[in-house]
Amino acid sequence: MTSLAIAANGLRKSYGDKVVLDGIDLAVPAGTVFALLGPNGAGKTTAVKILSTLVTADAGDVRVGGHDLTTDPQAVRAAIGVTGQFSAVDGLITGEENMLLMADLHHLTRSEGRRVTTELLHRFDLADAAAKPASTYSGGMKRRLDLAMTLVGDPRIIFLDEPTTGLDPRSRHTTWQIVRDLVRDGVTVFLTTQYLEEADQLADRIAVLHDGRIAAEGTAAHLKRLVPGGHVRLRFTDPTAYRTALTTLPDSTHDDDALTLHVPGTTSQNDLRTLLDHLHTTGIHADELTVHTPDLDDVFFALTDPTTHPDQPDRPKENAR
Ligand SMILES: Nc1ncnc2c1ncn2[C@@H]1O[C@H](COP(=O)(O)OP(=O)(O)OP(=O)(O)O)[C@@H](O)[C@H]1O
Repeated sequence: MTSLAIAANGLRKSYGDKVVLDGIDLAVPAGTVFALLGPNGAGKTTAVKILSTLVTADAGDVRVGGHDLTTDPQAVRAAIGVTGQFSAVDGLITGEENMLLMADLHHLTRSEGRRVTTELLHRFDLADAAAKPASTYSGGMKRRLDLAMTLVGDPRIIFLDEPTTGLDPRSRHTTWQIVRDLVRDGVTVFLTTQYLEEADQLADRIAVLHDGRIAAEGTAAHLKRLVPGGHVRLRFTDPTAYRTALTTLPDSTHDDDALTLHVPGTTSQNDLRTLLDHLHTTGIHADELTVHTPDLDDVFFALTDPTTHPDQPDRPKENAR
């Protein structure tokens, strides 16, 4: 049986009368990536703070790295690394000095500290900037330095609280590769993110936090199956053609201003053929046809906002085929 790096049962936390975590369960197998998704204020950071011993839960049994969070927080701290929205980077000293300071905190010998620092600065593409004050680093470089500092102690479980928020696409991909490399080395990663693509790219399992509870949990593929099938979007420039299509495809939702129809459930090969045959035989000519398959965005919106239906015409993300 796979051992669990993180196991939480009945985790509760309130601030005043605001219930932030209403008894959540988490099970993260060792050596996997777990993503906690949720809208702003859902309690993601609170969960990370509790699991990393920075904040005390009101109730719940939690084991991290096999250690009980309540009775053995020191052992938990020794097993984990945390990088979050509150960076440990000191801007007044250089990247290298930040790393050496971390090595001191972890009681590494001077030579071992230098070896680890050199290796990590190189691995995180910071060797050229090592002698510069961290305050001169770009946002992406600071994040990488923060992560490199976290790894000085060689933690087996890492908490990444929104690791790529505000980063450009290249820095985001670099961070993703770093996470993949860590997991390849057997590290467990607990990640919070606002980016569904990030969870899709990295996570073995994803949990969606909503109203203090886990609204859904599973692989990206599993979650995508929770929302209704996709649709085909037909866009017209000719209002007459649009109106004709509307009368012959009564099941579709429509946007009269944009002259678009959304035909639900038509993403399989056979469905598409039937639709195209229908358009052909009825002489309807659409100017644009795009196939929309459900993605994590749809899952997220469906689970965290009951008023938003994934097939609504104003939903973004069309996959042109
Ligand atoms: N120390 C605190 N005192 C009072 N309320 C708090 C405290 N910390 C968090 N909260 C509240 O708890 C709720 C959850 O906050 P949290 O930061 O965990 O959410 P989040 O999902 O990480 O949000 P975001 O994506 O915006 O970072 C919010 O309503 C927040 O205002």
